[in-house]
Amino acid sequence: MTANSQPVILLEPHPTARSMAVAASPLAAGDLVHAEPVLASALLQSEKGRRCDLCHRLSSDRVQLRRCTGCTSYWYCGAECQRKQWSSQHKRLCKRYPRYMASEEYQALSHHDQVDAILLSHLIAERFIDDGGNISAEGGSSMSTLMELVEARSAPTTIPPLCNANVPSDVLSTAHAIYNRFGNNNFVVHSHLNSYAHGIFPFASRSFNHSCVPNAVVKYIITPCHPVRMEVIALRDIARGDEITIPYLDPALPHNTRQEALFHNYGFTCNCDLCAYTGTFDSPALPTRGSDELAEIEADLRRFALGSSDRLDLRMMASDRPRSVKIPRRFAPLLHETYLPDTSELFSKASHEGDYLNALSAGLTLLAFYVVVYPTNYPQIGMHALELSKTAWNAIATNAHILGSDARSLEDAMQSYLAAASRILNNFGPEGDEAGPLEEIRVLQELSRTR
Ligand SMILES: C[S@@+](CC[C@H](N)C(=O)[O-])C[C@H]1O[C@@H](n2cnc3c(N)ncnc32)[C@H](O)[C@@H]1O
Repeated sequence: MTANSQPVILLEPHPTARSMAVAASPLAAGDLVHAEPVLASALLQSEKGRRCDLCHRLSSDRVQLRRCTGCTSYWYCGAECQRKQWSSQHKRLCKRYPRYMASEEYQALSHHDQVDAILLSHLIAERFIDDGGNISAEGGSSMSTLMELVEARSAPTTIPPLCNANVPSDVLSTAHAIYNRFGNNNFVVHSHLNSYAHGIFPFASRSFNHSCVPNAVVKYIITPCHPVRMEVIALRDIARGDEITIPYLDPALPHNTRQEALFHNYGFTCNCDLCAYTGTFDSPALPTRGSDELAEIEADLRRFALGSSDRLDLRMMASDRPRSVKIPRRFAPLLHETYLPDTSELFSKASHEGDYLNALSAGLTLLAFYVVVYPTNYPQIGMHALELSKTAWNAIATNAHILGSDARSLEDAMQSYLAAASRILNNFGPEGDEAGPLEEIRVLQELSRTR
């Protein structure tokens, strides 16, 4: 596999996962490990009419989407995308689509399976059916790589109804073989970490195994009039010969939730360093919200992870900081399944209600939690540091008279959150929709300079 024509990864045998991607030469944090255009994609229903069905661009004042007049269900940012999708697949689906959406069989599917049914229909229309409804078996290396992928552990016995109702039987059996690989190979496409589509990227699926302490992450590049592109980015320096792994799920989920989801969806038991370690934790009870006991553990966590209990010591978060997965056992109560969602909710609610000081307290604890459970440079840490800097900015702007002499230290804290967000999200690099977090960081830096 290559990026800039240099081989970046090699496939080598893996003891249990068939093969693994290893670094062909040393990589630095932020390096591009792999790039690949989507083979087929389908927008989530909630995104239909908000984004171009071909290039996924969002509608805006500058980008007016036009609707396909045939099915009235596909939208395009311009004639070029409409033309491209019409000739590649939509002319084979357009007439049938409204009937298909209204069918009982389609309606009976879960939201997730509905998107996969459309994804499969797109792939079959584009790669296997020609204008006369015959097999064209157009393929190339991404199709043969797709067929080589590991099947899901409990492969479905039937495929969902396809939008192409009367596909020839040999195409139907190929469709079935492909569908059996959806569950453990496809990707949820996101912009600024918000999911908006499902997509097939065969080379990435063939290459990257999972770890809950990954050294790489996936992002998506949206370019007008081109299919979305995946990029895999190194989170930290990676030595030649090291395995390159990505997360298949959120590593901040509790140990048992991760293990069950990985086994159920992907058919393996994760033996990464984090799982091996947190698997030995018993599950102590979470102290009651508002108790001194919980407040003490949280203050301890903030000191441990951030170097202080109210701001960040950036050295603690540097990418060259040796990162052990040894979460001290005294923090085990915080790994309880309700702790993270409840603290996130507390932070969001207080921020939205303008209760900025409580929001800052919950938000800082959340940041400390992320720094402890996620690997260095993990984008979620950067996104949250940005949210925290916005909250601090709002607190300064609205409460300066109450805070009095604290305003200065709040401003220092805000700068430290912003610097952390900037470092981590610049490592991740531009992705997704326009005007994302990197632009927000630039605006906040500008605002705080001119204050
Ligand atoms: C997207 S594929 C990854 C590429 C795969 N190694 C191959 O050779 O095609 C996902 C499958 O790889 C295997 N796999 C991925 N990560 C693994 C891990 N950490 N431990 C064991 N098996 C893993 C599982 O069989 C899973 O269903």
